[in-house]
Amino acid sequence: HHHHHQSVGIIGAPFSKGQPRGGVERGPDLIRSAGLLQRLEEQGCAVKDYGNLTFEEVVDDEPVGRVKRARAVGSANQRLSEAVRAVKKDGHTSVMLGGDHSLAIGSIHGHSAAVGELSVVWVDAHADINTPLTSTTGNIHGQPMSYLLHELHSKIPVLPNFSWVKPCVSAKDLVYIGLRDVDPGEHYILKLLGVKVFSMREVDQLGVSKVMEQTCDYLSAKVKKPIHLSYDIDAIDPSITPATGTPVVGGLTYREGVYITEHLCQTGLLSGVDLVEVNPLRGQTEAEAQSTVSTAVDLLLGCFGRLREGNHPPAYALPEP
Ligand SMILES: N[C@H]1CN[C@H](C(=O)O)[C@@H]1CCC[B-](O)(O)O
Ligand SMILES: [Mn+2]
Ligand SMILES: [Mn+2]
Ligand SMILES: [Mn+2]
Repeated sequence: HHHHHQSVGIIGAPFSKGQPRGGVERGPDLIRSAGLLQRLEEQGCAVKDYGNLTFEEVVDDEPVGRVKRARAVGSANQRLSEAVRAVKKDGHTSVMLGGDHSLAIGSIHGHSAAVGELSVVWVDAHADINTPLTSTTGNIHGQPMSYLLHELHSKIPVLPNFSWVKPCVSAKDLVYIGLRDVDPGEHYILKLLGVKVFSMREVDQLGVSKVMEQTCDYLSAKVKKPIHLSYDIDAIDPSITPATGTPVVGGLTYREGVYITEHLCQTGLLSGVDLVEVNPLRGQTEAEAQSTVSTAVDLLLGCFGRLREGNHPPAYALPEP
């Protein structure tokens, strides 16, 4: 029996300008130093590390309307889009380590440039679907999905360094899991577009196993498309992952969070993954930062075949006396 090696391409995106809190740019290296690559290899994955992207310094990035740091965010995501497209062209499942969630713009855009139409599973306390005009904070990490959806294209104003962004996701191909802090404008958009949402209420009502069954049935109802999983660490309850910019009580347990990744892994359709919003400076203690980082690692391992029952390398053989 063969063990189908997952081939994983890792991109570090040490970027924080989609939101105002410093520290989230440390995510990539913290997740690496917690042993992600070694653990992936131990469970039989082929891993290629493409290193960390470097982002050009943008001066005079004055707000455009209410939108903050648009020039830096647009430039960073254009570079990320190219990098993800290249990783996909190399034949890997892409893993983008953030950095804040504005990076989903480049990650999903680049993924779609390589594979065409895709499904998006967005695991998050938040919908991140404010348009530049509905956002009350102006922080772009609360807006990424609005730039990517065909159905919202007419509601997006021209922004500097964003002209490269082409909408590439249809509302029917998007599913949310874990929502519990959604702005009124976002809620209106979700209802208007009929986006499939499993908020924390549905997680409680159905249980995570039914949520995942219904998510996968819904997404593959017509055509099975490659899946892009965009995982915001703040989807998990802050008792487990407190070191993040916008924590919200009443989140996913560690077990529910891992179950989501295990289920998506076994579909065989997982084609791109983001793991974002790990910010060590938002933890009260070193232990809180470590708990957040190690949960991020375990979520990624679940995406690539780790089973809680245990794993063994393909070539394992019992030692002979
Ligand atoms: N309180 C939320 C809801 N809306 C706000 C906003 O639009 O600024 C915050 C965004 C969180 C982004 B995150 O999900 O990437 O962390
Ligand atoms: Mn085979
Ligand atoms: Mn969030
Ligand atoms: Mn988010």
